[in-house]
Amino acid sequence: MLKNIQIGIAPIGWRNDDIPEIGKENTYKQILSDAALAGYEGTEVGGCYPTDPKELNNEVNLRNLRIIGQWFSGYIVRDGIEQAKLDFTKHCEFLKSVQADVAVYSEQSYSIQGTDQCVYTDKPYLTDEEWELFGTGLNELGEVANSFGIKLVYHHHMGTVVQTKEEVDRLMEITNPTKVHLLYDTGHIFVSDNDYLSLLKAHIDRIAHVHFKDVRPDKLKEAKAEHKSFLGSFLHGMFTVPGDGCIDYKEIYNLLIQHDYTGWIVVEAEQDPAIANPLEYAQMGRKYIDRLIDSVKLSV
Ligand SMILES: O=C1C[C@@H](O)[C@H](O)[C@@H](O)C1=O
Ligand SMILES: [Co+2]
Repeated sequence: MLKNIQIGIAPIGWRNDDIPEIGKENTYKQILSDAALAGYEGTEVGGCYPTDPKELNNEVNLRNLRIIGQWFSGYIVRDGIEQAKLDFTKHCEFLKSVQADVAVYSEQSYSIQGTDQCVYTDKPYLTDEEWELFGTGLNELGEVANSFGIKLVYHHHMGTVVQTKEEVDRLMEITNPTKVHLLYDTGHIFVSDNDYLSLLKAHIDRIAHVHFKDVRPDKLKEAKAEHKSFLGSFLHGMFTVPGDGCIDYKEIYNLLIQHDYTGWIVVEAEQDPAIANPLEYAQMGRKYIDRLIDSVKLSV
């Protein structure tokens, strides 16, 4: 069943939308060329990519790549469902024009992922009433995505109202499986819960997109001890590409294969590109995944 999985890479190792000034020397064309050189089949859209579908499609096609999807910061709770629907529809229109598969949704109401607050102690929470509005709104946005032939995949994320397995459990409970799918990000759930398998096992049937983000445990420990923000934590080196940290991807990959997971696995590791050479880490991540695929092939 390996044919149903494609391997992509996120632009975040080169340019980070959360801190646009780092890596600004890396053009989107360089990112696309590096991704192709490192052997990836696709990439997610970064903030530095062109908004003109014609230009982006041309540059992607020149390198025989595909556009996988793009992050969307949603504000159902802050702005209400109607405004969120208008904004998300525009997002899906663009994704459709570049033949993307997924719209990566993150509820950013009250989020501290971009602030200087300690991401380990100051996360925000929704009230019961807000959860109800949020679930209803997300189902409606899922219908919008479906109307474009795209899947809404929810990204649980440090410093947001959906961060922990418990919060993902609640979100999956109140949303329609045909409209709202789950993005499984190994790094975020490990940093949040110190556990990356429980979420995978509990919601594997809802997972339609995967981010392989590994964690350096020593750097995580230091970031927690120093009460760092999310941005401060990844600039401290908390995240890295799969195979370079402490997460066991063999067990994760086997579970995905056993459940006939169909979709993308995206290598994603926000780091300071001045410290972690993006191409070098992209190649490291790809080589690790190739070894992982070969080891699973041998064992089946
Ligand atoms: O998928 C992601 C997109 C980024 O914008 C986000 O900050 C990062 O942590 C992530 O996992
Ligand atoms: Co991610």
